[in-house]
Amino acid sequence: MFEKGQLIEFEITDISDRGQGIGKADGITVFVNGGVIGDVVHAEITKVKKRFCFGKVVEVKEPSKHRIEPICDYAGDCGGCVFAQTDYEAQLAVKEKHVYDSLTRIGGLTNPVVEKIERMPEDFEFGYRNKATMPISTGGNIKRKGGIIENLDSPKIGFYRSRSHEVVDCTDCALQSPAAMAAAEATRQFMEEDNITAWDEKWQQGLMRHMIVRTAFATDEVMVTYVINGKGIPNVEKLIGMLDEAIYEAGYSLESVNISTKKDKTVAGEIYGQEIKNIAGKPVITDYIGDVKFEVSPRSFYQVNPYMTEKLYDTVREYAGLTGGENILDLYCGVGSIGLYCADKAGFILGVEAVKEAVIDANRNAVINGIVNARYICGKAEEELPKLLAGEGDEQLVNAAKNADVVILDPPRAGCDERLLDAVAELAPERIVYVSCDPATLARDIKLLTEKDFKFVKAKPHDMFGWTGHIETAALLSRV
Ligand SMILES: C[S@@+](CC[C@H](N)C(=O)[O-])C[C@H]1O[C@@H](n2cnc3c(N)ncnc32)[C@H](O)[C@@H]1O
Repeated sequence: MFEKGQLIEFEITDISDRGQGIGKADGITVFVNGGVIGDVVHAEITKVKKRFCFGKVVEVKEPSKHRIEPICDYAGDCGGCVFAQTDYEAQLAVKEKHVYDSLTRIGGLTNPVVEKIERMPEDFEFGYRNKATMPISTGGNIKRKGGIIENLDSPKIGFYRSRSHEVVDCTDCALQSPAAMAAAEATRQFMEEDNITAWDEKWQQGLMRHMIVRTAFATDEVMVTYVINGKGIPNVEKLIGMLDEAIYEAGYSLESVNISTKKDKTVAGEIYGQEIKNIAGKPVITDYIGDVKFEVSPRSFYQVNPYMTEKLYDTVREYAGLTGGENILDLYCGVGSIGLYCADKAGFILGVEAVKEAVIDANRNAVINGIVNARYICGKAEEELPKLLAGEGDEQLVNAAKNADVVILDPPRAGCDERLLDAVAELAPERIVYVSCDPATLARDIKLLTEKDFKFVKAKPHDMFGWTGHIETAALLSRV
């Protein structure tokens, strides 16, 4: 085993989803900060564990043939694009391999069929994101006598540095829509001119915490939501005017401005406070996936890459094997997007979703598309499905659940609760289509399902989050 401080040389043969270079030196696995697959690096050992080590790259001795010029000026600073210096083909190969490795290593499958990864089209490899969640900072702040809070620095709006809460001020981003960057710039200017404070995590004070910008690519509508530590933003009419102008100049239309108050400490995974108040325009923006129209509220989940969403949903339709009358259970349904995209080929669709606003959106989305064979209920899938299978609740919904032919699972990164997998097993649908943004939890859940009378058929990765380490996968399981 190596010692802390030792210098070693090895080739980076893999990249983790958090962008760590991985390789072997003298048979020992080493994780380093950064690196490109194929680089031969000199690294200094920084931490020694029982079976592996951590290190930091001191020098890239032989650059990989997959190394490219960084895709933006913030590469290495901003924690977003772990593949900012890796060519696109190599990224795709790493992602495909991650899915295969997870299914074999964690899922316990032998030679699983992993279809070729669906790639982003050449003209949409950049600027594809329809949602920017940007933390705001003024480099900290101090409280003067009389309670006046003063900024220590100019406003920074951007993305967190890798594994930190330090905000990297990004005036440009290779992945975000121009509307998002224009909205950020208008906010930066407004904060500077009006001396508006930003949230200081250390002292738990300051006003502006996050801004979330959503762009509907099909309609050019834009929604801006601020998360603040207070009741409102002083001189907010001026801010709205600046946003409107900047977004218009970028070629989009500001349609919705909202504020959410969040006073408590940062809770991982929950950006918004309890309430989101619409302060200008309408409370939703409208977008299309294929021919289906969707209205989306600030808190509702909506897939971030519109081109790849359509590709993903096409795979779901294909895997679901719809012939025209199948009943679908769309679990973790968000604004109802997958089910409604399949509605023309479905018998009845029952969706379950934990976020109340998303359920309201889903039911309204069925109505605005003239879809009458879909209903959406609010609750945790792992609690609602067992109740429905026990015959509790509305007769139409109980029948829809009990007679489901296809179950769609699309949970957050943490994957499904085991209670839900037990309920799905009891229900014994013909097919399960599992959509996942984390190959590790997907593989874990597939292992549980294959121990419960389902067999894994195939999976297909989709490059929904190009240049980042994340991967979206659709997997098909069928009843044994
Ligand atoms: C990855 S998103 C998928 C949404 C939707 N299927 C789509 O394609 O847009 C996961 C969704 O699950 C919801 N969710 C999280 N935990 C849940 C639970 N225990 N039960 C039901 N829904 C849940 C989230 O609010 C989110 O809308």
